[in-house]
Amino acid sequence: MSGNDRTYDYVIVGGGTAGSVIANRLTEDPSVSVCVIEGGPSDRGLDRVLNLREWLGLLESDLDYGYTTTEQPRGNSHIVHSRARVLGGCSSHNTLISFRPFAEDLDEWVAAGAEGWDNATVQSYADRLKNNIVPIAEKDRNDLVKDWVQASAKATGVPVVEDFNAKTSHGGGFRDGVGFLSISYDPYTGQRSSASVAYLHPIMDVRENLALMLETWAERIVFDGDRATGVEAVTADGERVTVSARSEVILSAGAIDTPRLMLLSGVGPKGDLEQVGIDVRHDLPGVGENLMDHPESIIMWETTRDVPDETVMHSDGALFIRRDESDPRPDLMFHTYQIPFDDNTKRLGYESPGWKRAMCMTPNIPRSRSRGKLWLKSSDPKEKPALDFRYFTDPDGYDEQTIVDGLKIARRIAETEPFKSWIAREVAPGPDVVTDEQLSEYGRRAAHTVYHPAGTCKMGAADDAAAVVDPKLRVRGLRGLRIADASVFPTMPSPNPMVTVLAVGERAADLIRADRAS
Ligand SMILES: Cc1cc2nc3c(=O)[nH]c(=O)nc-3n(C[C@H](O)[C@H](O)[C@H](O)COP(=O)(O)OP(=O)(O)OC[C@H]3O[C@@H](n4cnc5c(N)ncnc54)[C@H](O)[C@@H]3O)c2cc1C
Repeated sequence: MSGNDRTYDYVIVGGGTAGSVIANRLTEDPSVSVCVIEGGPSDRGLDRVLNLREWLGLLESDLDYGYTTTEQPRGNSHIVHSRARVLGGCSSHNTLISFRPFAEDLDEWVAAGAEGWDNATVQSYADRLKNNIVPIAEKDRNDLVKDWVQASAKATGVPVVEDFNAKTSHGGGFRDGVGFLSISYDPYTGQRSSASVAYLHPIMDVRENLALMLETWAERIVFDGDRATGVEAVTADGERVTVSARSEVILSAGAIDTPRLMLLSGVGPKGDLEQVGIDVRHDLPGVGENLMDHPESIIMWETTRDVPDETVMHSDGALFIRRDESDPRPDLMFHTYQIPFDDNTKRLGYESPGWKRAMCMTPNIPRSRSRGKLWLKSSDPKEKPALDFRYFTDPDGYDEQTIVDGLKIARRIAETEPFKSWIAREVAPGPDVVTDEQLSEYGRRAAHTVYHPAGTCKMGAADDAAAVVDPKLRVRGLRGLRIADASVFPTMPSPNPMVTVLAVGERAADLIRADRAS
């Protein structure tokens, strides 16, 4: 593109995890032009972003939108949902833990009407990812986590797993297990292999058919009747521009900002839009519904000796437990934190051990049953939306029980050598918290997010009134508008979702190319 011509074949909103993949794949064809509108700056040369070990410093920084939640009567109302404001999106400030989804996670998608998103197909897209996904290198493994792995296996009877993804990539999966994580990184440099590093950096100055509008915020989708024709955006200089799409507008702004943009553009539940004075362009009841997450809680210990320095990003181990034998998948997952991960415990009045004197386990709910909702508080595009996760509100108390079980299992592991002799004392919840009621109360008040909001523009079948996109990711009832990011998940993949988001990006590019060809 040259001069002030702002017309492209495709306009992608969000140069994040999925958006980076789509931009790369579509511009492989030199006859196709693509513009990516990205709210944040480039990550190239930004060491605090590229050095994975510095990720904690990015949370609630100038590179974080920092969304808060509404009051959570049964959970923690103080959680800040970090969302990255930088090229690569959340893959540029997350921990890059990389798990393929389980086969049964994708069976659920197909059962929910996501035809074509079966396990074999999605795994074949995960096979193509350009990210460097590897089990944590030996040089980055420390003795504390090694001892925790051994003790976890001994205390819970699960096998030690060297490469979790090798088990899910070619059938079989795993029911339970403990081991070091697989991470998208370069073990030699410790740098991220984020979506932007893997998909955009190699082509940014090379492909003339790719335009990046950085620090530019999309405020509304532009329509001609029922067809999306472009995006109205505000540039870094404050200039209001319209970027036009000859073929399609693709929303990859993430599970919070994609539904936000849809609602601001008059696409969503009619009643909600009218309440904030937005003209209804298309009544689509599912926009903002089905808000899902992986909630977690925390147990923290003070260590008897210094935590060794070797690490990828201070959270190197994972444990999967299966309580329900009727489902082949694990139903309880734990991360470790070899640092005082203490935002929520401090707020509850717990003192923290020093930086090198803490070890934590964070039990999380792989398939949480509580469902929330996102809505607009006003028609002002600058006002952040309301996020009500409705944590721990599932009627059967499944979510709450999962956290209670997790805290108890963690205590069993802490009583088992060779981990036991690393522990000086339990800091939180502490020895006075013992009954299920006490553990539930503590667990919910100290709860956090694994930072995995998803599902707010879910994919589904034509007869599902709550589906926002069809299995080809096209927004129902409109033309020229697709969504590809974590918002299209019909249900939550059990493990950390980034690999699934990247695979959504890969498949979206194929679907778009196939439509173009026909
Ligand atoms: C702190 C943290 C740690 C995490 N750790 C892991 C992990 O270790 N493993 C894992 O699997 N998952 C992890 N996740 C979750 C995972 O990173 C996300 O699920 C995934 O990256 C989401 O991808 P996305 O494409 O949906 O959105 P994003 O990657 O968030 O991309 C959205 C992009 O759109 C841009 N944008 C938004 N709105 C607009 C607008 N209106 N105009 C212009 N640009 C806009 C944003 O700036 C952003 O770049 C973590 C998340 C966080 C926040």
